[in-house]
Amino acid sequence: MPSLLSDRCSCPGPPHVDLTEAYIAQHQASSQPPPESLRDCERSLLSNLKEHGWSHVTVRLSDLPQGSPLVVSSADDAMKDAKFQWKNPKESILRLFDDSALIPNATYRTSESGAPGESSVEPKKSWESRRCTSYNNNNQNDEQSEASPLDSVTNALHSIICTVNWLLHLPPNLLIAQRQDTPGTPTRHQYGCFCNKHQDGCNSHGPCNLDLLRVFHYDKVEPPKNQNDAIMGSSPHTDWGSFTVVWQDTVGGLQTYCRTCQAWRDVEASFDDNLLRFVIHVGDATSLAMNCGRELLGDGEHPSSPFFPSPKHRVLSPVTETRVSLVYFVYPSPGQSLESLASGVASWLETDQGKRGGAHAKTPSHGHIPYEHYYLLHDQSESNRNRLPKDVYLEICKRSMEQVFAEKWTQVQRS
Ligand SMILES: O=C(O)CCC(=O)C(=O)O
Ligand SMILES: [Fe+2]
Repeated sequence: MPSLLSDRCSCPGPPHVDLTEAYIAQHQASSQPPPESLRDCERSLLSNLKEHGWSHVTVRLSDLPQGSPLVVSSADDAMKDAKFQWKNPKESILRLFDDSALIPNATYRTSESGAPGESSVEPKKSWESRRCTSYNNNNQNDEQSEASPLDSVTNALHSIICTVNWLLHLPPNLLIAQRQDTPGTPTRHQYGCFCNKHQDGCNSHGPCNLDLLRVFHYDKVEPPKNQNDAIMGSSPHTDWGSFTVVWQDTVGGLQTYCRTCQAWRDVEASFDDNLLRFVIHVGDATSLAMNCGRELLGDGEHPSSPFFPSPKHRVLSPVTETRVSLVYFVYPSPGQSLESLASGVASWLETDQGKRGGAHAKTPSHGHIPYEHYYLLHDQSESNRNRLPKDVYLEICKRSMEQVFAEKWTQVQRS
């Protein structure tokens, strides 16, 4: 039975994970494995992502050393114009949507919906900015591509996913695009785009990463007469990439679908000016890589409900005031295909480092992979809606993820 809007999931939610110590440790010594003292933190994050596919994570701002990307974003020079402050994020974000706001290297979007044929347009606007600004900048001869004031937000959110990848002993530079440090690289670029046109020819060999920040402004709408007529600020979907980091204001509205209760649950939204709260979602690419790897390698063992599921979620339009959010989409390292990710993950999990993380532990039950859960595999184009998700998987699994994502973007309406 499909759930009604008014049905609510009653399962206990995944526990909050305090990432502060791990964040500090990773930023101090990312070449070392996580220390024993972080074992509990690692276990609870692993179990949230493995079972539910999402987790709340928190970071205590006042405990972070100066210079870490989350602190830099409050003081960074490049942010002076936009005055982005984690202590007052909503105000900073609303300012980006002032009539006069013009953000270099960012795309302003005014309308979108889940698919081209969909009659209702989601009432929201957004700024979209790539982590790689030189990729974003069409003028490839321009040595001084202008910094976007969103760069330090992007770097800050990227630094969180670097901690997650490290803490869970996931393979380096596979599910997330990382680059080795270049001596002398300024700290503020440490987690940002490492593209250096002279050194690694990002522009001639394609982008150094595909990651994308979206800053959303969800318009306030009239309260629906009936709960089941609620307007969607973002229609139900799974995210297509590796991971997503979400920051939402206290208005709330983000909901996750619980496949056990077949009902939606509100993702808690609260604010404390010293405690940054984020939600991490597992994306389709990670989930497919984790679950298809073993099948593709022919060992025949795979769980009936995927571990590391990519959670279905949606956003209800706010009825009291504008809702804002920062949504940072992390994509696999460029050049990977779904198949190479799957075999990359499978081989990594056999290494000593991979085994240490516990992500390899298999679920005892065996069954089929629910391809239909993955929106990446839904053919949302107007022309060809009846391709089965498994057929879509087989069709795209050898293609580069850049191509796959580019095609997906043409399937959903946004302008
Ligand atoms: O705005 C949010 O909280 C989430 C939006 C979202 O899920 C998305 O854009 O993929
Ligand atoms: Fe999403």
